[in-house]
Amino acid sequence: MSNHKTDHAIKMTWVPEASCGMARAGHLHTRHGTVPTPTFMPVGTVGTVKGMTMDAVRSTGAGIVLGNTYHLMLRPTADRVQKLGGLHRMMDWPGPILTDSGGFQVMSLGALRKLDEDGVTFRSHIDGSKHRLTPEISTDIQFKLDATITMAFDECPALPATPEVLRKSMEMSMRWAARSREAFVAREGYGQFGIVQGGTERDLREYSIKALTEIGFEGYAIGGLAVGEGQELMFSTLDFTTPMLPQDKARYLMGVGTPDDLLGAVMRGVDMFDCVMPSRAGRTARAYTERGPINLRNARFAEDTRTLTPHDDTPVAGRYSRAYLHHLFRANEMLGPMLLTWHNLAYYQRLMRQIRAAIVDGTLDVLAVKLREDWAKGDW
Ligand SMILES: Cc1cccc2c(=O)nc(N)[nH]c12
Repeated sequence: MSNHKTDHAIKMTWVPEASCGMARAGHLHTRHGTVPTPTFMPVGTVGTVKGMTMDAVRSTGAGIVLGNTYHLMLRPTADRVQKLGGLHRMMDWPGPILTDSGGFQVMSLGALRKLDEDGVTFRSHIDGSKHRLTPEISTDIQFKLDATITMAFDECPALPATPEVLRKSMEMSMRWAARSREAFVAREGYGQFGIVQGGTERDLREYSIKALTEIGFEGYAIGGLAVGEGQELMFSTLDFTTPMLPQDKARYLMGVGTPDDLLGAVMRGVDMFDCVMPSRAGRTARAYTERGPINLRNARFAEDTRTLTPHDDTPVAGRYSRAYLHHLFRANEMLGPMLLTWHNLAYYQRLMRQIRAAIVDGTLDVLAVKLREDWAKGDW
């Protein structure tokens, strides 16, 4: 069932370029620019990638950034963002922005909430004020934010959950997906993604994909994972889920993940990722390196003059010694989290470029072995 509102607009498209096994390389064409996939999307929850100017984010090679309905509706509110010209102008980011739809954050923030068939009522974690989110309200908020990619309003059940709980939750999310699509205002180069639910159950994931593809979206997210199921169960769920998704649309695995998660998920057919890990790690002295993560607060770095990476593809890459970063974190200087967030996001973007290049020249399996070997070496 496609509805009249979306037929006439030239929709956002994902165009394949190459594949290697289940992995795909392509381009996502949007109103705010074209992004090579696979792509990692830095999280800019309240209109900022914490500790980074958008020039710094751009310097890492990031193409799309994330915003968040839940946080932005509370502060500064969607109406104010709209008055300020939308997220692109407010945060000086002309590139594509994807906004999550808010239901997940209401659940994960554990805010006092009441869930019903129509939507969710909750209290703000900021000031306790009462708010409501429904598929219509969420979709309208994302319109006011001027999101390039709008996410359907869904419920993400906590795992572990019984198949019966997963089925009821998924079926409600599919009804909400239809309402989200009905409320979506199609504009040239903008798009809306449906979110596949169903936990780790093959039959529920199949039902969910059938429901979403009958509604018709510009892309499909895989939700309901990265919620504590562990990498093995996440990968085994992807093994049967991505092959059931449309080949000609982008696939977005929400909330994932570590470098090893990204590699494994790309090899299972995922194109887009978002995760707070690299930026949150940057604020907690955890550095991602070619040889796995390290904690820069550790005394062993106090006089270590080596840099974190041999690359020099951003204004900070390969510039600062571990000893200096160790000092900054020990001194609680704000430059510490800033530099390390910049480093970690650059590491993630470099990794995605490496993976993409290997898909294009058909050597992803070779790269995967090399990456895993190096990550296992631990810090040199
Ligand atoms: C951000 C995120 C992570 C993980 C899972 C989900 C999900 O299922 N649904 C939404 N809307 N967002 C998610």
